[in-house]
Amino acid sequence: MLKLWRLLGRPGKIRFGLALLLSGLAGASSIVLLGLSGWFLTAAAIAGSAGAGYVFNHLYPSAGVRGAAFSRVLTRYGEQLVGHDATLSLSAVLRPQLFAASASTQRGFTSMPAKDLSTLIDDVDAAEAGFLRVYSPAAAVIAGIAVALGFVFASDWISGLLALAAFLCTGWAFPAMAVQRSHRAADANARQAELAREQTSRLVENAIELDILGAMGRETRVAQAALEEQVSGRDAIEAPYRNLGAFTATAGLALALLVLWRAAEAQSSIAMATGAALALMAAFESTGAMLKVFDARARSGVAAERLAARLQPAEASWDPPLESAASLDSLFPLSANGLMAQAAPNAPMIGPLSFTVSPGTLLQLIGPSGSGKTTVAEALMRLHPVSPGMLTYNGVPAETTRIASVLAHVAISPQFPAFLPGTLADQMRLAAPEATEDEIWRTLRIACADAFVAARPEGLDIMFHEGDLPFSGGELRRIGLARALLAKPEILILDEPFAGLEADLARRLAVNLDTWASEAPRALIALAHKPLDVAFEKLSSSEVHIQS
Ligand SMILES: Nc1ncnc2c1ncn2[C@@H]1O[C@H](COP(=O)(O)OP(=O)(O)OP(=O)(O)O)[C@@H](O)[C@H]1O
Repeated sequence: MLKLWRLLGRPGKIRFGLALLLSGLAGASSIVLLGLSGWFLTAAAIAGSAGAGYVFNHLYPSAGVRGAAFSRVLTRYGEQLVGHDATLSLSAVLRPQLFAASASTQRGFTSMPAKDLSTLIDDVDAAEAGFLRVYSPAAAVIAGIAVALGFVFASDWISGLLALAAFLCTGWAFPAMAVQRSHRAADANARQAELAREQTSRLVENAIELDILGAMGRETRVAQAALEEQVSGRDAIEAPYRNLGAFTATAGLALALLVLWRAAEAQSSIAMATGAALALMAAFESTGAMLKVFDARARSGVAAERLAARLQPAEASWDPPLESAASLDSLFPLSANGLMAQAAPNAPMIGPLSFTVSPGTLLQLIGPSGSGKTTVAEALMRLHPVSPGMLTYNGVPAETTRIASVLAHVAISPQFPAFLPGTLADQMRLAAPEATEDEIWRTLRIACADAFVAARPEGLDIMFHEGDLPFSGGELRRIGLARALLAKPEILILDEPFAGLEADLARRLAVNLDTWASEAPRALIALAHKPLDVAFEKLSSSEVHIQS
């Protein structure tokens, strides 16, 4: 957790420190309030029954009780405010950094597997809640125990030593042991939870196809069984904790009675003993929270470690340091000299390929499915490591340039573009945040996407919701193309640009792209399984065939 808190810098760490202090004060104030009230009421009653009530000074103790009550309320609210604020600051810093680290270390366009993504989401939740579930309650319990011990030692030191030993057992050793005992069950449960989550999310993602295949009922039962197994597994994790609560309450009561009995035996201050007894019972009750603390600590600790590891290489291993990276004004001419690349360490090596991409050209990367077209395109964008000398941009070796500086000059129109929740204008402005509506309509026209967008009454304000996209697959591809054009790249990569389009539409799109690419220093790279059968008259076209 501390590694993550470091991300916040000094002001954030101070806020967490203040929240911890306030938590401790809130815990201490609760116990002071009970102990002092117990002492005050008993002392006042004794003084009254002895006929000395009029000489008993009520002022200071009653002010102390009121002060403790105020302090308890104020520190509790203060801790909530400061603690939640610090936790939110951690979220605000952690999430973009994790996003950036994942994005920059990912090879190619592969998205994170659903399993990894849900583990990441759970880790973020567990680590962010670490303060509120672990450190804050632990500080309150420890401060409360310290105050209760103060009362008991003030009454009787033997009871104090016994109470200290009992606190060590009920507040630390027993909960820690119980959590450790359930560790194996928790590990097994985490694996079951992962499996159940993966099965459920795949079920939801593929619900329609599974329904059509008639497999929905069967797969739902499998997912349900996995979820039920996981829930019953949680019972096994919690079993070692169950009797601890009763044991802790009994220990608190027994020690409170011991303190009172010893005070009566020794004929010492019964008022102080009453205060100590009340403080003890309250502090023992509060140690019940330590089970949750140890449990959450184990989970948020592991989650924080995993997140810290994810943040470690914030950059792809093949990205040179910012200070020594070569600057890149233009990608032209892009030269592949025996270029070889692979989609993943265990993927087949593609290449060697040699070609040049200059302004005013169309390069067709042609090959059957799985031959490596996407891998080569990704390598040209620096999304895969390539050996020195295999790729240069304007004479600058690729390995000396930053990935981001290459991506600033290139865009891709993928087969399945990604959309975030928001309007169509929002989707388009992902590529160019400052784009005006006129500019957006212009690129929609080039991509032959203007007519079907204009046919909708909402126009550019039409909403894209997750899992509920308002256009057909082919229309969404052309929106993706329009968005790529809006980025005004030097090189536009088109993944199977004319697949599934009727001949007339394909011809119009080709004319538009031909014009767009030739009106500035631009080039197109098309990935296709066979040579394009539409004409590009202004661009000079070449083909590179990739063997499978
Ligand atoms: N993440 C991965 N792990 C292992 N192998 C991979 C991975 N991604 C791709 N491959 C393999 O790398 C090779 C090239 O894949 P690539 O996606 O570049 O082919 P492609 O020509 O673009 O295919 P398609 O036309 O079907 O999209 C294939 O053999 C593929 O199975």
